[in-house]
Amino acid sequence: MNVNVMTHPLIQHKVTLIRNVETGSKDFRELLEEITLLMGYEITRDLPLEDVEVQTPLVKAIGKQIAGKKLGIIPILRAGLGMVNGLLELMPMAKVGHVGLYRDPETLKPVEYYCKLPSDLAGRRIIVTDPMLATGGSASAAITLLKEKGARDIQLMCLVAAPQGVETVNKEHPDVRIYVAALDEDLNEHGYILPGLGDAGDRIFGTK
Ligand SMILES: O=P(O)(O)OC[C@H]1O[C@H](OP(=O)(O)OP(=O)(O)O)[C@H](O)[C@@H]1O
Ligand SMILES: O=c1cc[nH]c(=O)[nH]1
Ligand SMILES: [Mg+2]
Repeated sequence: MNVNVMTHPLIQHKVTLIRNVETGSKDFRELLEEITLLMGYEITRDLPLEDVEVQTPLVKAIGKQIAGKKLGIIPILRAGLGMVNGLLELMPMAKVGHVGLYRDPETLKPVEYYCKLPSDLAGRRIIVTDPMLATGGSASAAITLLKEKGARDIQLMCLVAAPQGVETVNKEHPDVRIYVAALDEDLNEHGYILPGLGDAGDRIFGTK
């Protein structure tokens, strides 16, 4: 299984808080944003840098800036929206696209209902966000769609994953790097991650 599990103590601590059934929507959203920001710091480690001249109040100096690659953040609606602001705080220059998918509760297959993407996907580092990677059907379908529109350099960032979801994405998209805050044990008979945190979209937006 090819997946990067973020073991930073602050991430692990916040994942425990966000799993708690007593955590309400306001705290859930705040924790998700904080975890995303911490994960974003880790997953952008390999962004290329270039030298740039900077005029300080005293002298000219050589500093570093992110080179070449433009960035794209693509949340899978709805729940992926909860991970956008944390990434935008780190990378305000990123463009944000949206892929709307919901998982049919009977078949567990993804159903597409919306798509709005930056036009130049091919030249961007794309970070797909979705808190939950369960069967992997939604993430895999979203990545297929992005590749059809030209995306080549894709990272998938999730809060909690089931082994089945990681394996699906590994198999269908071996080039995509997967980052999770927790790799859980299994899925239940309704396709929910165990121990998981329930329905992420409902917990973010307060629906049932
Ligand atoms: O890996 P999978 O088995 O495809 O399941 C994961 C998907 O299910 C959830 O979305 P949901 O269908 O609940 O939509 P929502 O975000 O609008 O709540 C979740 O946010 C993922 O997109
Ligand atoms: O556990 C799960 C599985 C799919 N979608 C969720 O929001 N949670
Ligand atoms: Mg949901």
